[in-house]
Amino acid sequence: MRVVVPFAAETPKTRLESVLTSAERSAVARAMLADVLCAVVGAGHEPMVVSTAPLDLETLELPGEVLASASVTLDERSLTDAVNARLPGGEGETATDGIDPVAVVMADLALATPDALEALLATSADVAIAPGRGGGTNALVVRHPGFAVDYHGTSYLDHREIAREVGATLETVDSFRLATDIDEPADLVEVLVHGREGARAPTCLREFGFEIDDRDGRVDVGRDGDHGAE
Ligand SMILES: Nc1nc2c(ncn2[C@@H]2O[C@H](COP(=O)(O)OP(=O)(O)OP(=O)(O)O)[C@@H](O)[C@H]2O)c(=O)[nH]1
Ligand SMILES: C[C@H](OP(=O)(O)O)C(=O)O
Repeated sequence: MRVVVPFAAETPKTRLESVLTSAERSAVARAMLADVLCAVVGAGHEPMVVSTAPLDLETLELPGEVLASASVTLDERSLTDAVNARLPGGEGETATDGIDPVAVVMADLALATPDALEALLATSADVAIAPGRGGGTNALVVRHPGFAVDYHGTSYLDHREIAREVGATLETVDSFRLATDIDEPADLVEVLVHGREGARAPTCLREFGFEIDDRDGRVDVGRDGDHGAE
């Protein structure tokens, strides 16, 4: 299945600016992208990164089989427009020979695993969505030419409504790993607690001095020294 991975390459993860410098946010975003690409390839698919700026995958230091399977295409349009262009009903796509499903997996799903992705990709509904906590759309599969995305805000609810309007069947995939996108400082706890052994994002955060802090009985992340805020 074609798996599109949108990536905001220029100034990623601005909502983490209170705890990470610009260069660090970039490094964490690239580490999460690497983890997502490994999970997609581990699930048996070839990811296509749709990046807002040129991106050399060689610099991500991916395992050989991941580097060999992944590709990058540059698209400076908005997230919604760049994704819609690649869905079954998008520009240049024809439905005459049947529909090739397209999956869209966000690059900030640091906990994604091959198993979690396979559960999404193995669905058969016209549209299958793995919502994010808070109402976003972290990953989806589209098998209907009439369906188009409209990201931001409570896009999960918007996408349910769009599916209904175009007569597409819809399945919601209940997945902790796919529901956890890393947007805000509190989300970093999830990376440190649930990140896979050897994954890049938890390693990157630990290198930046982040660690789990449960001293007062509540779990948070703390950072050694006084880094981060710009
Ligand atoms: N191709 C493309 N990808 C985007 C764009 N905006 C966001 N993304 C990607 O879409 C996914 C979800 O976006 P966000 O959670 O808003 O990520 P972000 O823009 O890096 O983070 P914030 O600056 O905090 O909003 C991530 O994989 C981003 O890299 C865009 O305009 N074009
Ligand atoms: C792109 C957006 O992501 P969020 O801002 O919710 O992380 C969405 O899922 O609609």
